[in-house]
Amino acid sequence: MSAVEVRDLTKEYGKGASAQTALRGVSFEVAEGELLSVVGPSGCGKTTLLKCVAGLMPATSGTARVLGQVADGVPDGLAVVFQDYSRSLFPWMRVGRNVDFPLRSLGLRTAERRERVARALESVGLADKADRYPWQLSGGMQQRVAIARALAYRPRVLLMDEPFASVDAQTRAGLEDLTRRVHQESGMTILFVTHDIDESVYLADRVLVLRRSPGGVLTEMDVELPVVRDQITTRSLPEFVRQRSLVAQHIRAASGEADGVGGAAGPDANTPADARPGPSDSDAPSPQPATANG
Ligand SMILES: Nc1ncnc2c1ncn2[C@@H]1O[C@H](COP(=O)(O)OP(=O)(O)OP(=O)(O)O)[C@@H](O)[C@H]1O
Repeated sequence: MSAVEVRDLTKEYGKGASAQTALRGVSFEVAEGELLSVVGPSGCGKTTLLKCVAGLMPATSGTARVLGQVADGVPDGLAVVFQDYSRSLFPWMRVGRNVDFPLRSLGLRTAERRERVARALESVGLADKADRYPWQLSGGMQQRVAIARALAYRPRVLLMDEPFASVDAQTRAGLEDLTRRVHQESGMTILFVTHDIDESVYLADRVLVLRRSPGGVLTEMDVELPVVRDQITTRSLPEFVRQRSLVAQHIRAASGEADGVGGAAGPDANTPADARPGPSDSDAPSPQPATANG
């Protein structure tokens, strides 16, 4: 059984003449224990997809299943980390109580809850911050608290929606490595949404590339990188450069088609590091020609 199974999912916002199709006919699976990143340009429906999988919003047609359950409410065994940590943490609760909060619904004994909170905070390097309030911590630390809260819950499936988009580059690199470490240690399934192409490749076992207008699956590719990754050496591997260039080219070509200008990317095109269509900022050497499936 796949941990996540999305079948022919369509999501429309609004009705009648004002209806807008955010996603059309999206199908994919995430295997148990896999880390799948979903990348695509702004407005391609990444957040919409994640909300449908999380059961926070109904699909217009098609299904999303998590651990075999149709996601028509937040499924058991699932946790979500959002981009906006400042809104997901309770400012009036100390860090330890924030992490403990979702555990109350699990019917655990107090000692077990305490142990889970302590271990989760330790695994994100915040063991000494349990008595602080979230607003006394930096943005990166607050996002680590949000991750600790998800970890303490011990979900089988973790959904992450652009969780590092609001932190500085160095903090982001640390949080990416934390995510990979947690994934390896826990064996949980992670669905990670990002608009950052480099991040999508660096983090994942497999990348699902979305297109816009309407949102749909453009292609997917396995990431052929070592399991143990390092921000400097991994990102300079020829295979990393090749795969991120390939993702960028797919997105660029699809954006050109969506904008009615034909396939904008050729084999010699420079490739943006970010999935938002715009001027190229990459120095990636000779990307490979786009192919249908990596
Ligand atoms: N509540 C809503 N009502 C109407 N349209 C919406 C709503 N939420 C999203 N949309 C539209 O659906 C499309 C997909 O939006 P969504 O936020 O899922 O994209 P995204 O890929 O996550 O974008 P970004 O990367 O900018 O966060 C967009 O065209 C957006 O305007």
